[in-house]
Amino acid sequence: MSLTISDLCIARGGVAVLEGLSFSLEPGQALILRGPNGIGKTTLLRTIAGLQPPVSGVVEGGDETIAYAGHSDGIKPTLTVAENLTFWAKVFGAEGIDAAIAAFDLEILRDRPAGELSAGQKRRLGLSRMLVTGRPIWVLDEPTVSLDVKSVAMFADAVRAHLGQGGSALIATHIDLGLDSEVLEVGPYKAKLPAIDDFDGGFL
Ligand SMILES: Nc1ncnc2c1ncn2[C@@H]1O[C@H](COP(=O)(O)OP(=O)(O)OP(=O)(O)O)[C@@H](O)[C@H]1O
Repeated sequence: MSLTISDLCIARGGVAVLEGLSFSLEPGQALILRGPNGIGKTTLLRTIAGLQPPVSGVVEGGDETIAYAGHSDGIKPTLTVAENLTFWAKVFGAEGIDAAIAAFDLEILRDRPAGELSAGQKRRLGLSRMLVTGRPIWVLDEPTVSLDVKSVAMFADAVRAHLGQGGSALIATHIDLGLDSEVLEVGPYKAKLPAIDDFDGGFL
């Protein structure tokens, strides 16, 4: 399943942040999004995941194919690790949770209420949800926040396995994940806002 982005313009809080973005993501491919804080990476991923509409342009191939992990881990604190994953498996119609538990080394935490996990453990649980969605396109926003070196490697292995099975991944991250991936620097697509001088001139 391919994802194609054509001439996309996106906004946050009513202000255009990125414009003129076009790219595609093919099965087996990972694409890393880079750019300075506040440039619009999260806004771009939210738009691609269908959480907000674009100002203009088209996202093709994103219906029911995307599993999205944003800044929040999306876990239910009173449910155990296994119950959280079982909940998501039922939502997405997945077979079981054992592969997700194993991929993110959650076996020992299986029966622990998710609210009692450390930040890194919560992040591992949040990321393991990707495996029970069965969806081919992973859209991940700063997935390695709170992860230690071993857990980052675990995550990178999970992405590699996903790509090996014909999946794809679009990842906003500031760190090197060691993946064989292309990088899209979004800075050049910053939306052109009126220059301050223009604003002052119009105001005075
Ligand atoms: N809820 C919001 N309402 C209004 N503006 C917002 C909101 N969230 C973010 N913004 C603004 O939208 C712009 C793009 O933010 P966004 O979170 O997409 O950037 P980012 O590239 O992901 O940044 P970072 O690397 O810091 O996570 C920023 O100027 C930000 O201040």
